[in-house]
Amino acid sequence: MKRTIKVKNVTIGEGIPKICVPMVGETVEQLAEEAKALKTMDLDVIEWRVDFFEDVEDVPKVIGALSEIRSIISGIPLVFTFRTAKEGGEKQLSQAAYKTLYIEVIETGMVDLIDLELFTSESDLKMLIKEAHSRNVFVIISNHDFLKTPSKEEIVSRLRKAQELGADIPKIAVMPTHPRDVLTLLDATLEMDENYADCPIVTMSMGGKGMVSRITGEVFGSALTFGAAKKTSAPGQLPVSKLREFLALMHKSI
Ligand SMILES: O=C1C[C@@](O)(C(=O)O)C[C@@H](O)[C@@H]1O
Repeated sequence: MKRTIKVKNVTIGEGIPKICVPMVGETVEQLAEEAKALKTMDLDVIEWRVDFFEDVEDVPKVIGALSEIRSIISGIPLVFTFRTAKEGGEKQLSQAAYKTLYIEVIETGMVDLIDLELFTSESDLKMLIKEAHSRNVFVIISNHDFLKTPSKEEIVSRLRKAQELGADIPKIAVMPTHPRDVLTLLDATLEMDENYADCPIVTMSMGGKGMVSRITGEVFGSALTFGAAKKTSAPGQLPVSKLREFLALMHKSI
């Protein structure tokens, strides 16, 4: 029996895949505006992509912005993500700063999930997972390839590695260069979901060719999908309302 992840009143890993929308504001003002807009949308989870924030290197300012966001979105589950430049994010932090940022944010109790990258120092990853779990914060362990799609075996192996390390949700996003790459990602998703996963997993093939993978999670086993409000945080994301329609259609048809 696979675990589901219950975050506030959202259960990830059962039924229709949940919709997560990233916030990509650069200033507190922009973030507050975004948060207000997101609050009116039909979404399940919000992700703060803090690497877009201009003061990300100033932890007290990050925490100030976080309180502002939290006060606006109130009970909506929030994922905190610093996406490094090497995995398609906006900025790079030193390993020490990355670690401090996450520790301080976990301690605020204002985030429900954190996203950590699989390819960071394994000892830091283990320490941060422990820290998060001790504060009842769920952990997504993710990996991104913005250039290509690795083999099915490699995708499954990265998802399994994330699970072994203690992820509550292993996640991978890859870029197709050929339509067959989208099939590879979907095949790897099904293989992981059927044979290895003991928790929800999240996968996506990015860009236009990969868009189909963002709406077929219920068929192949991906529990969460990223949609866009105004600005996308990765190529291929659909507007939230369209995503909701596609997911509902898919649910009805299976
Ligand atoms: O990891 C992911 C998935 C994503 O890259 C996507 O392709 O939708 C979008 C990111 O904001 C998020 O952190």
